[in-house]
Amino acid sequence: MDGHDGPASRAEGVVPRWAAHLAGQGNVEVGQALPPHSPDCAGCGPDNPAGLHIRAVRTASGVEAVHSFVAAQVGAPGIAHGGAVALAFDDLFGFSLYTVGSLAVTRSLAIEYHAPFRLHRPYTFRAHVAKREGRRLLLHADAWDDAGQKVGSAEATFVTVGPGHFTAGTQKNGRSQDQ
Ligand SMILES: CCCCCCCCCCCCCCCC(=O)SCCNC(=O)CCNC(=O)[C@H](O)C(C)(C)COP(=O)(O)OP(=O)(O)OC[C@H]1O[C@@H](n2cnc3c(N)ncnc32)[C@H](O)[C@@H]1OP(=O)(O)O
Repeated sequence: MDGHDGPASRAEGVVPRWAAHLAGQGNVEVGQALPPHSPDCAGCGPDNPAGLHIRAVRTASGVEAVHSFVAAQVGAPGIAHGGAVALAFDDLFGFSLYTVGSLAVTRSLAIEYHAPFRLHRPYTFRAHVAKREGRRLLLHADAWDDAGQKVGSAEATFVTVGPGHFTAGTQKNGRSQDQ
């Protein structure tokens, strides 16, 4: 290892994409697939063998992903672990940042589990940014099974940060460009 392929440089590798969004050049069309947060992201990174490999698209009001949980995410037999479901919601919230062009991170996340998420069944997740209050983004998401029953909902507060948040390593927080 030459010291240039650690977490910080992996984050720097995705800076140009977000920089384009922050400059207003990265708007994505409705129906267009959104790029993963990073190659190794536990939610959507294609290079993470333990990840969910979520693929999200832009919708008219936010973002959407159809996802099936697999055996690696099991909790009780046949049912996805609640933490894996929370990961799916959190990751989709991360995708909804593309709709507002801000860098932000999860400050709080609350999940309602209305019914079990069964393994190997497709669930449709939809998320959107409901409100912005200063640095706070208030987000909402729902998930439905293939029969149209709502099985889960989530609310999150994200707080905007600057690019330094992802590259600073041991530094506590990057400061937001939006402040
Ligand atoms: C170009 C670079 C490329 C980078 C390339 C990677 C890109 C990809 C990005 C997306 C990726 C997504 C992926 C999935 C989403 C994760 O997984 S994000 C990871 C999990 N989350 C974290 O690690 C966050 C950890 N927490 C922190 O770092 C810090 O607490 C934070 C969130 C940065 C905030 O710290 P801070 O900057 O000191 O802000 P603080 O003063 O505490 O609060 C700021 C504001 O929020 C309010 N607030 C704080 N907490 C709350 C709360 N719970 N409820 C309501 N309001 C609150 C405060 O009152 C304050 O409001 P104002 O006074 O400004 O009006």
